[in-house]
Amino acid sequence: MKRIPSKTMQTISLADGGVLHFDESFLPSELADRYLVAIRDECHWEQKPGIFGHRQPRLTASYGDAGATYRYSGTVNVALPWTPTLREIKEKIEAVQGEYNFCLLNRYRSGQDSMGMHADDEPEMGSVIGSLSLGATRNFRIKHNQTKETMSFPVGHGTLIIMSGTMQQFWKHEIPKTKKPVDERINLTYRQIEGTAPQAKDPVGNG
Ligand SMILES: O=C(O)CCC(=O)C(=O)O
Ligand SMILES: [Fe+2]
Repeated sequence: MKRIPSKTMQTISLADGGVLHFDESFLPSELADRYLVAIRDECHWEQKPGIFGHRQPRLTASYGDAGATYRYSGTVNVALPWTPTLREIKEKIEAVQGEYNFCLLNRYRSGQDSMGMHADDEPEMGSVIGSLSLGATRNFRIKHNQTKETMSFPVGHGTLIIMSGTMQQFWKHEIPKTKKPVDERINLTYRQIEGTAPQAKDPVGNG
């Protein structure tokens, strides 16, 4: 696939082989506006169960190739078929790096919505994750597992982050809550999930 180098992309080499690409203005703002409205209005949003009987402090949606399923933190996320908008964005990110068969969307309704420190290190998860932000600016914070070195990136309307290399093995990331009054933010994480292609139909019906 043809790779289009970007003028505004920063590439940050992290300790222990993680690589983070950061392009604060990957999308022009009019295009980001169009995507935000389309995704907000067209996607199937739900609030899934989280830990300790609480619900996740955000809304989520899952799209991807037929049969792609992403399991994490006790949730099962079966992909709905790509929408034209999500496919268009996928191709733009793939032109920078990666190939993706799944997109997990997170919708942070206010500063009280968040995502706790975690790594996307499930065995079936590809090492390249493309993450596009739309709407309000929030902080994307990363922390090294051992040294606790921390870095913070403002992720705003049209910002692209690509996580790659060994980042998921050695670093965690989060979107902390904020007391500042902030509008809604939608984030799309494009991923490659192995082994979730549709299974051949089981003729005996045991599967
Ligand atoms: O909202 C974000 O920028 C982060 C989302 C994330 O880390 C995830 O979906 O695993
Ligand atoms: Fe993540």
